[in-house]
Amino acid sequence: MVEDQSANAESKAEVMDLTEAWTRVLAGLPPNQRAWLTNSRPVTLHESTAIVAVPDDFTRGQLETRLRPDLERILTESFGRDIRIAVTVDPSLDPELREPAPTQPVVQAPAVQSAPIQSGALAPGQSLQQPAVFQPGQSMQPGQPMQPSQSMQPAMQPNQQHGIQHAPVDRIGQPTSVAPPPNGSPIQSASDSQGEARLNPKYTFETFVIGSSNRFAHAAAVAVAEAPGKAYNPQLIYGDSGLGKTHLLHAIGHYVRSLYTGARVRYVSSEEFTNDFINAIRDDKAAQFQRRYRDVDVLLIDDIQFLEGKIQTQEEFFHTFNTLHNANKQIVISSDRAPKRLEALEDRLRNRFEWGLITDIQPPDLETRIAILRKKAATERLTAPPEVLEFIASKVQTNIRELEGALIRVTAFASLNRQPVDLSLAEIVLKDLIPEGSKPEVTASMIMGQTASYFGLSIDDLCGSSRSRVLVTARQIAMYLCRELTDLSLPKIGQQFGGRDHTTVMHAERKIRQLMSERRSVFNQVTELTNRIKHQAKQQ
Ligand SMILES: Nc1ncnc2c1ncn2[C@@H]1O[C@H](COP(=O)(O)OP(=O)(O)OP(=O)(O)O)[C@@H](O)[C@H]1O
Repeated sequence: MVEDQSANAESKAEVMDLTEAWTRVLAGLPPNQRAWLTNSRPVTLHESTAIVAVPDDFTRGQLETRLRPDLERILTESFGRDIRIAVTVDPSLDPELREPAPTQPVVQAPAVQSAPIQSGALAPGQSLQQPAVFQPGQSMQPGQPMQPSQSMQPAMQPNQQHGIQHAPVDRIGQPTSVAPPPNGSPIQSASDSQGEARLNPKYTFETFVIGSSNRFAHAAAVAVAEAPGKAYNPQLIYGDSGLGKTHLLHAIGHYVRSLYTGARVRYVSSEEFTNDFINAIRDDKAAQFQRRYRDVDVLLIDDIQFLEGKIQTQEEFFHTFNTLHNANKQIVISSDRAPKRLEALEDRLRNRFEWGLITDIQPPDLETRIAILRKKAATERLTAPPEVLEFIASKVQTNIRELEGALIRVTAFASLNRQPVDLSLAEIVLKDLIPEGSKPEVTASMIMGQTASYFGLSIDDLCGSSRSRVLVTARQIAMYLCRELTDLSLPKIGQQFGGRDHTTVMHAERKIRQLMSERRSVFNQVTELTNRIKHQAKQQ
């Protein structure tokens, strides 16, 4: 007991020492390096390892790649012995995350700026190697465009050197790249609490695996994030479903926000943009709507193909585009097709998309798929031997969302059966998931019909508002399957289920993934339903 107390006292003293030493570290760094550590916190000193928490993956990357030698040198001097650093991510250190989350993500009021930020407030003359600060009164210098070489050779390309990147592991052996969102809360709550940007904390450049299929799109995205409004404007990324377009859009948003403090970034799917526009007209709030989308430094607009055929929304988007472009604000667009093939989009819009840089993403090759699975396994703390990852990667070839889904199913099955994850187990699980032969098309109505009849419910029940436990689970399973087996976007799936918000679908997807590894009944229900739905699809 006495020993415990003294050990305790000793460790408290070490933490105090570490805190003091950290203050010295900060004081000893040049201001541009110190800026990276403003929101960092020393956690504890364990033997010769100082654990330091930082708010996000990006800062962790900076600390590990650029600052580590200086930090370890100063800490070693302070303690008079060799000190190494291990970095952990604690999103609550992000000051933005401490802001109250808006309650209505889709039709929300525009952010109230505490101090008015002048248009084009990118701090002039700031080096891209250090975080810039958006300051009131500063203005962008349209007359000083970024040199192409500057933008294409950014100072920091988070995972450029490695080609294919593997999940970073800290010095005490823990994967550190993605911090899980707060317990039980949907991903959206984390995104929402990042203010207007609404970015998924998991979709960063650090978690994006680069391969030949996406290298160009990735490099352009990094360049755009480093010089918003200057490098390529707009940037358009296109490719089939589940290949990482949304991931790249969010990654641009995160990176801009980490480089330019106070940058106003807004991510929106074009379905939400449309809904928002319709609501604004209905509620006579056009001015608010316009402010929301025009008073930003970076607008990330996903799945632009959804605007096809929507004349009024296209018109509104056209003006939004022009306003932003004229003010040298960055626009990044994703689409499931090349702009030329967006036939039901007005010519003037298509034409504008061609002003900037168009990059495509192709299905990843085998090595990239394996690397993606490896990273996914590390970030989600799933254990699977290399031969299993290779097997899954060889079976699921075209959609990364399905690839991840297959890994989750295999590991969930193993954990439920208290069996190790091995090849024979993976073969059993994937045999049902991926039947041989051509891929039959699964629709949302098939999924909803099969789910309803499996649980003895009606489609109206699935779309209704009852929150009885069985109904909630059935509804969430149906949403999960829509996500996994169809190409429908989150808002589209929400619409199918009685006009629910896309965040509800995100939550359902996460919830079912989790329940599948915890409850055998849920795993069996999902597996059985998948079989029935695929069987039905084959008959059509
Ligand atoms: N290169 C990559 N590295 C790591 N994860 C990836 C990569 N590409 C895609 N993913 C993951 O695959 C999943 C699907 O990606 P994403 O949602 O970005 O696809 P998408 O192209 O936007 O699809 P959709 O058009 O259906 O919306 C996400 O979980 C994403 O993190």
